Amino acid sequence: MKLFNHVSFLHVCFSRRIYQDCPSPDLETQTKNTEGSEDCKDQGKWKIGDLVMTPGLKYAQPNTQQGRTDVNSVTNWNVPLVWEGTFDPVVIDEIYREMDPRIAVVVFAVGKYTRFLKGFLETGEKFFFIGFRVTYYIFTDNEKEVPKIEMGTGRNITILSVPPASRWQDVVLGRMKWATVSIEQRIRNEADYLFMMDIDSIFYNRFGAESLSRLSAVLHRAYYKNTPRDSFPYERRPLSKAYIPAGEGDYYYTAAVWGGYLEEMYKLVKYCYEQSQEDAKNNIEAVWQEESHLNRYLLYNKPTKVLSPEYLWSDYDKVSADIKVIRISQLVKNYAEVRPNGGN
Ligand SMILES: CC(=O)N[C@H]1[C@@H](OP(=O)(O)OP(=O)(O)OC[C@H]2O[C@@H](n3ccc(=O)[nH]c3=O)[C@H](O)[C@@H]2O)O[C@H](CO)[C@H](O)[C@@H]1O
Ligand SMILES: [Mn+2]
Repeated sequence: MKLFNHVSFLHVCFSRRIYQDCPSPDLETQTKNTEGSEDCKDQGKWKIGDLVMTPGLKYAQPNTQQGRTDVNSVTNWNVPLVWEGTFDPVVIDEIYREMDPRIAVVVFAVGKYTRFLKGFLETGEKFFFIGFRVTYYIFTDNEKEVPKIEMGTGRNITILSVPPASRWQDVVLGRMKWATVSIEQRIRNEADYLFMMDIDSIFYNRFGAESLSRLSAVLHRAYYKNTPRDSFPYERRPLSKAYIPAGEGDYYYTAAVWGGYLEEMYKLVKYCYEQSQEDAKNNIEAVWQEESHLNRYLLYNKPTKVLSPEYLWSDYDKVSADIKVIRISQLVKNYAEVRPNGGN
């Protein structure tokens, strides 16, 4: 399960078509014939992991004494826990704009969920990675229902066709299968970072480069504050591949927003797909479908950024004092009406 251990010691960089793990410049001079080093030299102007800033940028001086004190902004494996006030948008945008990454957003709108596309896309165009290259990959069983939205420069929509479903559980799990296949066939050649998102949401505020890392996951708003780990809604049946025993767990992450480097996301969606296939063979479905598999993965393969519930709040809930900004929020919906087989 320690899939990523090696990566932390290496720079990950691009070739024209695929990502490759490449030695850092230091390692490279020590180990001349390391596979991939030639591609790394050829790969163009930037490497993932570079944090290069243009000289002369004007921004507030960072302060080592002042900052958020009402929340913890670092995990116990020492990666950022991102809240409003823990980053300067001017600096972070400039650093990532320098790389000009291609950002893919994978969303599903199957059955009646096409009604959510307009709000998601229109508000995404106001708040999601403004000034960056973004492509929304919309997976739907009804192309005709995809609204025409005016897109900014460098921003696109790609529509991909998937079959209708009679169970909502099949749609949410199917996302892992279709995302795996589409990354392999197409998205891999078109994106550097990828986000998986629920469509039943609206952006209200900036959601930008501060969310980028190798693997970034969002704390589920319902369990982030006082919930003991044994009360997290993890899969608790040992028969399921998503099983997490009592006494273990860091956080409970939502499956409605997660993102990272394309190839890391590929590993993770494929993992969720394969684990759910194993479960199906054993006639079991994880309690929260792909969210359960995601949570198991992230417990044993720690994310490199944890995003606060600002990165997915809910119109159902009143806003806590520690949530200074709602960046995106889940809409109130009538589950029984909108899902093919009802339920909530
Ligand atoms: C906030 C949160 O934690 N969300 C999770 C929770 O979502 P929700 O209860 O918000 O699930 P949901 O109904 O939004 O379904 C997830 C997504 O699947 C798509 N969809 C679903 C049904 C359908 O008929 N057509 C369709 O297109 C659509 O993109 C939707 O946004 O539980 C789900 C199932 O375990 C997923 O883990 C969600 O990520
Ligand atoms: Mn949802």
